[in-house]
Amino acid sequence: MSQAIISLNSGSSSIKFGLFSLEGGVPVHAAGGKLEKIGIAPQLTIRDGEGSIIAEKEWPQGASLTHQALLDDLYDWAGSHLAGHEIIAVGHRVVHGGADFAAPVRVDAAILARLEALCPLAPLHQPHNLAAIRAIAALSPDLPQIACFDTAFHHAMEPVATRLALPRAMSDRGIRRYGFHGLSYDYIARRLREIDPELASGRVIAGHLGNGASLCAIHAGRSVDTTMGFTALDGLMMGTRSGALDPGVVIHLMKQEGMSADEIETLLYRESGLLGVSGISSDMRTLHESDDPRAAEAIALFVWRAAREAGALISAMGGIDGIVFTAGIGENDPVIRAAIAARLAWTGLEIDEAANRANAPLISTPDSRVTARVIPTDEERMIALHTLATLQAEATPWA
Ligand SMILES: Nc1ncnc2c1ncn2[C@@H]1O[C@H](COP(=O)(O)OP(=O)(O)O)[C@@H](O)[C@H]1O
Ligand SMILES: CC(=O)OP(=O)(O)O
Ligand SMILES: [Mg+2]
Repeated sequence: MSQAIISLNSGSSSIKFGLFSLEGGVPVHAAGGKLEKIGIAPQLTIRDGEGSIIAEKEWPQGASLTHQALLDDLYDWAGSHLAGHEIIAVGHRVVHGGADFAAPVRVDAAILARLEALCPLAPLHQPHNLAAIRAIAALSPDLPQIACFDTAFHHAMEPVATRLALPRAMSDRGIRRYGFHGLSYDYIARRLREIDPELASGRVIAGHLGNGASLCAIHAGRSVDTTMGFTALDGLMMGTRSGALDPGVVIHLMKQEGMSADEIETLLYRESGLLGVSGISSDMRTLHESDDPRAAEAIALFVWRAAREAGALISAMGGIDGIVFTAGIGENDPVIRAAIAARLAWTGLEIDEAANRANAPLISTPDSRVTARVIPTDEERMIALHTLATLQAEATPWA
């Protein structure tokens, strides 16, 4: 019987999970999988530690499955596959940690209530994150559950990057910029130290381009600035989210078009972005396959916005040494990477077309002034590492 940790990562369009067995105190990936395309045509794939598929399931297009119904399926699978592992903790990605949580924390009823209060700031994520914690607590009340925050990595940002130009009293109430995708950026920064230490100590634009999308300026492993802010609605255009928007639009919709706060929330979080502009799909793969000009327009806007925001972040860091692409689009889409890179050619970035087409780890040419890499993110591993460290710190509080 080996000890193991489970990581759960509920994203906006996916639930990813990992089973990590502890070997010599190190989490080793033993199995994992993902439920993806939630809200479109859900697909479940589970792989063993070697990457071979051990379970698959598909739901029909338009199946109105919720994160919860899909979690139930996951529990069924887990119940029959976890024999041989003693689960010592479950680690969760919790998207919003607000001003208070700058590090992972073991969840109890009081902490759960504080995290609950942040649900309105991450409506596509936080309720799912906390529902999973509650469901597991009901099944195994004594099993430690550790919340790992997407916001924590960005607590390194200087105060100037966290401020909104609103009256002071508002920032005292927590209305400020936080930043998200921090588990992913933390992983990228660590992985970069292993594969390219020189670049890791330099100025890097990391692009987490998935259904949720953001960029982060990382200098010597620390977050300098990032495109998401108070909520995961800010910054880039996303699958269904608008990204940054003139706040005057919101006032107009309320006053001139009589929209309610709930209607505006639905519009900006669920009906905008690639889906809204194309009128076809939130999924980049579907847009590439379409010959409808609206699909091309949505893709062009996605690229335009990403390159423009990258320019702002390069300025925040005073230059750029490298760019790293990650997440669903960043890892798998050569067309989008090439288009963004072409708009950043002024930095001296030059893409190797063949390497890019092959989703190779290094996609810049040898002469490129800026190094470009593709690094598959691993939020589940990051969650396992944080979970283990939190358990160990609890066991030796004087350390
Ligand atoms: N081969 C691919 N080519 C282009 N886009 C892809 C590809 N695979 C996945 N994607 C995009 O990645 C998105 C999912 O990204 P992911 O990071 O898994 O999502 P989440 O934000 O839910 O964690 C999909 O919506 C799709 O647009
Ligand atoms: C914060 C966020 O947008 O996450 P995801 O990419 O999982 O939607
Ligand atoms: Mg994501």
